Parts: sequence; structure tokens; C-alpha cells
Amino acid sequence: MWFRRVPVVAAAAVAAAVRGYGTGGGRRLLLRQLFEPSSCSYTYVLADVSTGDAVIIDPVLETVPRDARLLRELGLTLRYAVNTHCHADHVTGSGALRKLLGCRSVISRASGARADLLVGEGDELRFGAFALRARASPGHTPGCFTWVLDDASAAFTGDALLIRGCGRTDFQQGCPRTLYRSVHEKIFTLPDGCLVYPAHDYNGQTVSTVGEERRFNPRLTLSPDDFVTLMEGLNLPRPHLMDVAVPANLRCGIQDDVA
Ligand SMILES: N[C@@H](CCC(=O)N[C@@H](CSS)C(=O)NCC(=O)O)C(=O)O
Ligand SMILES: [Fe+2]
Repeated sequence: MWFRRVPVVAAAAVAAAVRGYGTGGGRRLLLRQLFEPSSCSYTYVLADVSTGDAVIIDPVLETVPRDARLLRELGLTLRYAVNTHCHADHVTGSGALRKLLGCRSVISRASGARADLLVGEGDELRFGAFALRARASPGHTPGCFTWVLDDASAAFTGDALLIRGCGRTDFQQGCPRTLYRSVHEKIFTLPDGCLVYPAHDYNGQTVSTVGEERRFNPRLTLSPDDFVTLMEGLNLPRPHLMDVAVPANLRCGIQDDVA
């Protein structure tokens, strides 16, 4: 079993811990959830408090200055800028962060996008004493990945699983049957207490758990056939930035000099 327990440090304690770099014995995690209001997107910063090594998940281009400032203020070294998938509603900040801070951009090989690091099932991103592990969770797009913290205390689900919802499946080669299988096999098999951190929320919710979503998610508690019927009948309007965002995100936002 590759999971070990990680204390998710409360905000006040983190501030103290960040000031006390290099003095602590056990590993301590810094976890920040950041919000971008025009696309209702969440960005996550994770760091090893002792070493300052950090990862950012799903940065948004417009909030790169804010996120870079936070990283600088906390004395963190950004190792990876990770995209859970090729977003359709906003331009990723991973390319801009790469230019600004020299981190490596990351996305799945199956996304068809360019990045410094193209990942597949089970790949790990290490930051200090911590790691995030990649679980393929296609269906919203074929290249969607969920990133799970190495003790399974938290999962960053992108648009595969939203709080009491899920990503739409009506564009970018989405497939409701595939999404249903992904969520049940790759996310609902995590421990009940595993925190669920999605890429968006449109209702003011910030975090859930695997146990809660397994019991209360109105879409994923349906039968597979009823889920498919529901998803095929959503008739949602297209994201207004889609024609700009998808081509940009296939290049990780700004991505001039990788193959
Ligand atoms: N109104 C927004 C787009 C909203 C949207 O389509 N969200 C996506 C996630 S971003 S690809 C989604 O999957 N929503 C699921 C749902 O049930 O709403 C815009 O114009 O940007
Ligand atoms: Fe999406």
C-alpha cells in the first residue's frame, strides 16, 4: 500500500510552519484553494512546508500574478504546474507560470496537448516528501486525470467529479458511460474520508468527500443507463471562451519551446 497518513495543516498553523522552514521533524503539507470568479475555477497550491517544494493544480491565466505572488510570499519553489485536463472554459496559467518561474508544465498524454511532462496512469509528481499520483478518469474529456495525494487524504478531480455534480460530456469527445465508469472505479474506490477538490464549483461549495459524493451525488448515484440519459439531456450552453481556450490549452496556455 503506497498510502501513508499526511496531516493536512490548518491555515494558521501553516503560516507558522512556513516561517519555521527546516525546523520541523515530520512532514507537513501546505494546501491552499484559490478561486477565479469569471470561470468559477479552483486552483490548488500544495507544498512541503519543510522543503518549500510546491505544485500548482489547474492555474488560470488571469490569476497567475496572484498565484505567483503567493508562492513568492510563502517562499515556495514551484516544481510543477499541472492541468487535470484540457480546459474548455478558461486559458490555463501553466504556460505563463512556466515562463515566469521555470516550473514544468504537466498534462496527460491522452489529452493530446503539449507540455514539458506528459503523464499516464500511476505516474507520480514528487514535491519534497510528498507525491501526487495520477489516476486516469476520462469521460468529460479523454485526457482527464484525477491527482491523488500519496496517503489518499485528498483527490483533485478536475471536471470528472464536481461537488454534487460532474463534468459535462457533450463536447471534447466526452462520453457519459466512460465518465460513470471512471468515477465509480477511480474515485469512489478511494477511502470515504478522502477530500474531493474539484476544478469548478458554481454553487459556492469548496470541498466534499468521497463518502459524501458516493451517497449524495445526484448524478453518480443513478444507474449507468439513467446517468447516460441525464447527461445526454442536459442541453447546456457552450462555455463562452471555448473557441479561444481549447486551442490555447492544447499548448498549455503559452508553450513556445517544447516539442
Ligand atoms: N458557463 C460557463 C461554462 C460552464 C460549464 O460548461 N462548465 C463545465 C466545466 S468547464 S469545461 C461543466 O462540465 N459543467 C457541468 C455542469 O453540469 O454544469 C462558461 O461559459 O464558461
Ligand atoms: Fe472541463
